[in-house]
Amino acid sequence: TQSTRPQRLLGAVQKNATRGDPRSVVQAIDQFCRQKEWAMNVGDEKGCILDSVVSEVNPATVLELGTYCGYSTVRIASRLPPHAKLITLEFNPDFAVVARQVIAWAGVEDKVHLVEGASGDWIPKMTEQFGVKTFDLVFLDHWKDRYLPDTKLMEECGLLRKGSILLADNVICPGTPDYLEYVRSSARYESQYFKSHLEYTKVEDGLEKSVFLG
Ligand SMILES: O=C(NCCCCCn1ccc2cnccc21)c1cc(-c2ccc(F)cc2)cc(O)c1O
Ligand SMILES: [Mg+2]
Repeated sequence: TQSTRPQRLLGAVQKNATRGDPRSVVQAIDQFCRQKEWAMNVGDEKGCILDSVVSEVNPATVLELGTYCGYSTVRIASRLPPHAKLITLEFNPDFAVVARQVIAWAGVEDKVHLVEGASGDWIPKMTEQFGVKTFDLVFLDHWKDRYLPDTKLMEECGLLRKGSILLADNVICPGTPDYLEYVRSSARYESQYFKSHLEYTKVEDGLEKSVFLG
């Protein structure tokens, strides 16, 4: 039977990366995506912007919406302070199976809790299921038409506090126009656009960083 692209990406990690070395896992995936097959990881260029935001925020609690193969999960988790927690949500069970193995290969599984399901179902359950009061950082990288409804849902569930940071991938390509309009026009957010490119291409894309003002 045919392998899937995530399975081939995992094979490249297991072949080329060193167990317990997150940087080598990130490098192996970027090499695979540049030389073999494009895949929708945040990638090396936007990944550096993600790294700098994580280091600046130094979050104790992180929510990632959209795990895919765990590339950004590994980038974030490897930069978290001790005892910090990253909850990552993946809807597609085939992606989740691969992501768990990529996260384990990188040796960051102690900082990561991968949950399978839909954001609309899980966001209201975060506090009761994981004891999380608020998130210091949220990385949005799931269905682009869910960024806005899920942001409003996180506000309603009290999961954002004054100073919580939302970092959104793909605000240009594929694009999240309603989300961008909301965070840029709402008095409750201070937004900043980081211009970059769609992973592994010359097409414009970028990350939008939005601070919740309470
Ligand atoms: O679609 C993208 N990502 C989302 C994948 C599905 C997420 C499903 N999912 C996960 C958690 C979760 C929780 N609740 C509900 C649903 C949930 C994506 C696409 C492109 C892209 C593709 C083709 C092209 F030509 C140009 C760009 C680039 C990216 O960087 C992307 O991120
Ligand atoms: Mg993305």
